[in-house]
Amino acid sequence: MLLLRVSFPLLPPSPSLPSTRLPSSLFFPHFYAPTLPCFSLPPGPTSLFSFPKVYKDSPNSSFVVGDDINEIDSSDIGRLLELLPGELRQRVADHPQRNELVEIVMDLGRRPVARFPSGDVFLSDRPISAQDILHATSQVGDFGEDNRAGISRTLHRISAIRNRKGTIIGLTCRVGRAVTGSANLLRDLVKEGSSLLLIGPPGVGKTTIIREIARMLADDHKKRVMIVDTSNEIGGDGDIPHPGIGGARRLQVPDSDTQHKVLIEAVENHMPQVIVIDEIGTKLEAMAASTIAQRGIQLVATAHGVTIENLVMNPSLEMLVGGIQSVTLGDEEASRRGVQKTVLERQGPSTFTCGVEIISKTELRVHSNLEATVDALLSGRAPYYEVRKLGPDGPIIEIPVKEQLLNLTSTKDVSNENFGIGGALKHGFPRRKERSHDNGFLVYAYGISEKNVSEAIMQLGMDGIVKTTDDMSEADALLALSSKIKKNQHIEEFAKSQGIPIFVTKTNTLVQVRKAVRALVNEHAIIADAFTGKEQLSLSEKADALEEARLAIEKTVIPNGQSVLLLPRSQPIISAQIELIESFRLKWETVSRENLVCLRILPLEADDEENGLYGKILEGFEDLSDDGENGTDGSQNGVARLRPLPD
Ligand SMILES: Nc1ncnc2c1ncn2[C@@H]1O[C@H](COP(=O)(O)OP(=O)(O)OP(=O)(O)O)[C@@H](O)[C@H]1O
Repeated sequence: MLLLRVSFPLLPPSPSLPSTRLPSSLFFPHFYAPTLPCFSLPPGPTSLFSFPKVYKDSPNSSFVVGDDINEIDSSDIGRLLELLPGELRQRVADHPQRNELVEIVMDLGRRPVARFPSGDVFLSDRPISAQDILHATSQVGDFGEDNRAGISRTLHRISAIRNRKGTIIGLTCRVGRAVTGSANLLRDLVKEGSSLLLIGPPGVGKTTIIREIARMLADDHKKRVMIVDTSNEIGGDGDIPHPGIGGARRLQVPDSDTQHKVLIEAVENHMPQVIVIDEIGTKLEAMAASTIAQRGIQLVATAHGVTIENLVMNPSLEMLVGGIQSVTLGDEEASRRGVQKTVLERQGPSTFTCGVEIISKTELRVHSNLEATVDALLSGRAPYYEVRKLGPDGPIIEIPVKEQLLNLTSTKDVSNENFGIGGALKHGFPRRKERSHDNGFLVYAYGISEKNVSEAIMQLGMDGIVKTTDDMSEADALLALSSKIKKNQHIEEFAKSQGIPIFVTKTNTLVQVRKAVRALVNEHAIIADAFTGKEQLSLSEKADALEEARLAIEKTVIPNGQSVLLLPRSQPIISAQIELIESFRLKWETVSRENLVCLRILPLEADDEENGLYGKILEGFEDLSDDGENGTDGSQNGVARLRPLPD
């Protein structure tokens, strides 16, 4: 991994929130950011981030920010604990991790549970009674259609479980906190006005970050911010919003089905510069968000999901990343590969500029060019992203270089009429991780005689390299009888979810199976030194790289006389690109930074003495000659970076 530390000008400190007194009966030392470690600011005036404010215990059990005794935590945990029977309240108060409490769960007839980041704890052996639930629900606002309620002027969220008659029989009481500093890892993107889409699993801290972004934009950057607050989670319950949103204004949403209408209303009635919205989940909401983006308004939103790939695969939300369409490649490319190839492409501009995958409260993956990430995923390359972390010595940015260079196994739709398949390969997404091929390239046969598959592999001289497996989850490809797989949707779905390509044949004869195995081998792996067990190289990666170079030459270098910087590639692929460039009698140079190497095609005619073939490039790889600070970013040289696939 390349570890890159970046510095930014230090931004002004966030103004503190207004003071609110805690009930004096609760002697909690309150922290705004209890789970974030306390770091000292990096030295010098150009440090990248400021850090979460950490609230400390004062000697007199009041709660202070730094040295200011008047600033008190606004998580107001006491208001939440008032929902509990007295003895449970005391249990939480006595718990050593009380400041990190995430949720309290009360289910009728069961022991109450407190959830901490470190795990769950039973608060009592006495099961929760109907009376306990009544006591709790009588103190919260009305439950909406989404079964959520709040406590007025706090950020806590109470979610109900009902029986079939509608009576509440269980409660999940989540502590809401305004955590100043929780969005510091995104401060630069917020400041430059990027539209941000945050995704992450439930409870990872999305709402907390988005709330803080709303506050930063309104207070620090003086923007007109409107929050569309579907279940009052960002601004808290009640008509006066929680001070955690700073000067941002918020629109409440009568019921979640009308969220998309309120989004449009926010734009039309309140002249916002920024719109903040938690949980875009439906197609209508995605459409409303995209309309807003087209009007040039900065959007900050969250969506459920773990990776950007999840969004790309979600038919309701794919619109947020530009929409996905399938395109059949031209005859030339198809005949060169001996396949008819359909690829998936982004349909239009993405609603958001940046995508942020929230890994934990202290770690984010930032895709600062969301469109490029989507294009990479669709064309089978690992996307470029930064990992931003709050490390023990301060915030760090890591760029996982190695992963960027790995090309994933097949990622595209392919069909091969030659061996009579009824349309092979239906899926279109790469695996997140490169599989080790130490045990060979593993094929799972479905509905096809394994004996025929083994025989075909042997006849093709691929034994030892391609093997069959009984375990579909470890397979690199699926070889299936078309009639069988059509009847088993689950197999296809599983393969899709795992990024395992499916090749189908119409019949089970050895001839057809052999053709299918050959197509699979051609598409996927395994050339060059496969027999000697050396580096295996994906043919499709090579084809993409050559296509990228050819397009660069034909569309930019020759007609416009401009140089073009190609994407970073591995050594054998760069060698193949060089051969192609030289066949056009053009000059090239290698550009490298750390371990990334790419080629720049120059608009100069090569003479045979210069840029002499392989020896030179191998040398270039040895010493990784750096071409200066700008490295692979050729923008200062007017170098255009091409998208890898043709329009
Ligand atoms: N930086 C932080 N420091 C301390 N606690 C935090 C931080 N971020 C979030 N939390 C706490 O973690 C819990 C979950 O946070 P939050 O509600 O923001 O998550 P979420 O991802 O929006 O969840 P969901 O998807 O279920 O709505 C809350 O109790 C919140 O107070």
